[in-house]
Amino acid sequence: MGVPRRVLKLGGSVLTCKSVPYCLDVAVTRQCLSELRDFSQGLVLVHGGGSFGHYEASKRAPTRIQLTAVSMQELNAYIMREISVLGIRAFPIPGRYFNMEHLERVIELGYMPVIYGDVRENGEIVSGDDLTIAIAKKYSLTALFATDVDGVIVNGKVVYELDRLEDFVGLEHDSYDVTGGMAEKLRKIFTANVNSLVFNGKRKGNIFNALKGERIGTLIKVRE
Ligand SMILES: Nc1ncnc2c1ncn2[C@@H]1O[C@H](COP(=O)(O)OP(=O)(O)OP(=O)(O)O)[C@@H](O)[C@H]1O
Ligand SMILES: C=C(C)CCOP(=O)(O)O
Repeated sequence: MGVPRRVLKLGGSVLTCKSVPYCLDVAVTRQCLSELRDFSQGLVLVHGGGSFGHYEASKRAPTRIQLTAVSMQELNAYIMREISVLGIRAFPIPGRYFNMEHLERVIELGYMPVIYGDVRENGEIVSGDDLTIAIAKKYSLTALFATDVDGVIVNGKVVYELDRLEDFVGLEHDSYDVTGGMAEKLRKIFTANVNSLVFNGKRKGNIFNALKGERIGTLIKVRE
């Protein structure tokens, strides 16, 4: 069975304009995907919901669950098409169907798995953050989180390293978010005890450098 060598979550804050419903940033998405091309073997790509899934999930409509699922399929379809244009062999895995055995089988067959945040039929949201952290934990990897900020900001500055959740203070934001944004991401990272890197995926070269192993943004250091 195939074993993941890297796991990267492309956040919805990178791929979409998070405060505008169904707004994909096509140029940034292409740039990000082109930077991961050289690493696609053994890479597990996860993407978040941004103004697709989070927008639908935050509404009170009776059709909320189905539209949340479909909005994520739509975002994933854009991403899969762009990946295909780059000639990368990849296969989509909706978050609600994710399991480690399937992941390994997809890698074994020579594909880059593209997993995405999702919703179950009972309305439970499946966060891409949880999946990323679970994969990093199982395969002892550093979880790479590409977001729209240069790292974790404490007292107005991006910190080089964060080793205590207590140092984090959430900033105000006006985007749709049903999975708790940065605060929840960090809480989950510390709970799972998984070293993680939070960096700006919108800056050219950052995804390439993070995948190469360079230390950029903020390292969430939970263990040696
Ligand atoms: N102290 C902080 N430091 C850095 N970012 C913060 C802080 N507090 C809040 N944030 C917010 O966290 C956001 C990034 O986290 P978020 O989880 O929303 O991103 P994402 O993973 O890209 O989103 P998605 O869930 O759509 O995939 C930033 O846009 C920023 O506004
Ligand atoms: C909102 C939905 C459906 C997906 C949430 O995934 P995330 O953006 O990774 O937290």
